[in-house]
Amino acid sequence: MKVVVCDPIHPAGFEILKNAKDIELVDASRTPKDELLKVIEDADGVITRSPTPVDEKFLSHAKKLKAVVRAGVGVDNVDMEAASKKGVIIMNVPTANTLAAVELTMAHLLTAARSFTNAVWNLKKEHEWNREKWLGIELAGKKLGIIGFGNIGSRVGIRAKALEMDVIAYDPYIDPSKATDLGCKYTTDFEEILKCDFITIHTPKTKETINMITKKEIEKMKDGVVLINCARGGLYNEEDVAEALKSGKIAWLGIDVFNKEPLTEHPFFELENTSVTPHIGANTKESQERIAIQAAEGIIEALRGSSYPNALNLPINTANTPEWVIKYLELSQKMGYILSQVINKSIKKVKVNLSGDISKEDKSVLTFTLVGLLQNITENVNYVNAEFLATEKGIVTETKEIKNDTYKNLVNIKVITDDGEYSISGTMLEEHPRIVEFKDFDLEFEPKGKMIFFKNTDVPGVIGEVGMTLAKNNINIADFRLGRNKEGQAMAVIIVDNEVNEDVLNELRNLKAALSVGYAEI
Ligand SMILES: NC(=O)c1ccc[n+]([C@@H]2O[C@H](COP(=O)([O-])OP(=O)(O)OC[C@H]3O[C@@H](n4cnc5c(N)ncnc54)[C@H](O)[C@@H]3O)[C@@H](O)[C@H]2O)c1
Ligand SMILES: O=C(O)[C@H](O)COP(=O)(O)O
Repeated sequence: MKVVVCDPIHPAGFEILKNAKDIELVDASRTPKDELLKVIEDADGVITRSPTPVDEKFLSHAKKLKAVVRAGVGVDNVDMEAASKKGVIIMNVPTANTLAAVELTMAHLLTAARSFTNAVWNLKKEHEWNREKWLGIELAGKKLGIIGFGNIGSRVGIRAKALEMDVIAYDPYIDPSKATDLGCKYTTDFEEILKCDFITIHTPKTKETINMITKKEIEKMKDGVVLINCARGGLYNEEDVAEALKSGKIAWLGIDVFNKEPLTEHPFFELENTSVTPHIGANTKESQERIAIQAAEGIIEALRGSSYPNALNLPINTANTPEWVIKYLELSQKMGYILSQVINKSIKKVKVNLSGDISKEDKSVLTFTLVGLLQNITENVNYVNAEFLATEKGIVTETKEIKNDTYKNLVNIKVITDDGEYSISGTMLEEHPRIVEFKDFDLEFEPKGKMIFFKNTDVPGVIGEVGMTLAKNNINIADFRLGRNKEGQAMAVIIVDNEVNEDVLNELRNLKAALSVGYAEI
């Protein structure tokens, strides 16, 4: 399996990849990006950092690609939807560079308070002894507003508390105790953040967070506010911030990340009241070594199919999913697969009805059902792209919670085609998967082996005729399950030991009482 390393990573990562016997390593970390597209054409896996966009163009060139490890946190340069459509698994390395980014943020905060970079420059390069000019402010006692209180934001909070700052956390997606347990204030009122002396942002770059600070927000801030951004370019509107830096409304900006990178010219670089660094938040020896090791191990595991650490576009994280849920997911896939073989018209709609605790896993059940249903129809369907492929085929999907008094958990799948509706229900009985309903007939069988579904008018002698037909064709019956309905019809599920070809099925279809005959194999 070929792994292309698209950006520089620590040698420890290369070492792991070199030592993996089943991996062919290609070091394209210094290859120009337009040439990289050729190199990745037959890559099974790639390791990337922020300079390599994993976009439509990248994905369309990488025809064999199965997995991407983004050696860092931010995946704003990864087209997640396009990757999922192609069935490419995207993983990141989320916490290995947290401390590095936290410490760079603290460096920008302290720099802002003491105009540190300017004082150093003034003495070393301009040879001026300016003690009065470099009059700073203390962090102690000042309010620090932290937008985004995740791995990095919360650790910035801990360090700012140690510097005796008053910390206010704004993050609508966390439990407030995450902040209050650390002695920080938690707020859902963004205006409170705007009133702080110092503001730092640690959110991902999303539709919601782009331009979170613009002219409008800056106007509400204190005169002489300090802004820090070591997260992503564009979270603060660059033009509006530059204007406010010029007017002095913003006293200082400490920034590591920019709208367009790399860059060597920018209005922020012309201003005295900024500290600017070239996206070095993750750049410590310790962090880069950790990231490279985890990225290398992650891509190897993914390509071997053993696990997908920190996968971002898988519907379930199997490592954290309880065993009983996994069994239901596998059962759902089998039920989908059975239906796909019985149905021979195009599918219009898939309804997944769930009852019991399994209804909390509706999204995963739907995904596994679709994988089963589409396996026969589409090549390369997997858990990542199943929903996209279904949508592409115009299949409408729906999940619903239903009541049932018989089973603790029940999965019912209804598939609507031009031909009508096909229904199948399953449950786990004493930890064994069982189909308990098929095409509205109550019956019970294990979804396994070669299965003939024989629907007939419920008249005497049919079982005998079916048995004779199979015997004549040297087909041995291993199990026979029967269900009947109130309309005078019966459904037999006949599990057989031998191959069943289309001629045998046609013979069964020609029996007088036969209404329909289907066949599935698992
Ligand atoms: N400068 C660098 O080199 C560098 C290094 C590492 C990480 N980063 C960036 O730092 C950022 C944070 O990384 P992290 O590891 O702490 O991620 P994280 O996922 O642990 O934390 C992000 C937090 O932001 C919160 N959030 C999301 N949307 C929000 C919104 N609209 N308002 C407020 N909060 C919101 C989330 O709830 C989460 O708690 C990311 O953008 C990452 O790419 C930059
Ligand atoms: O999101 C991240 O992890 C940081 O921005 C670092 O990214 P990089 O290592 O790709 O520069």
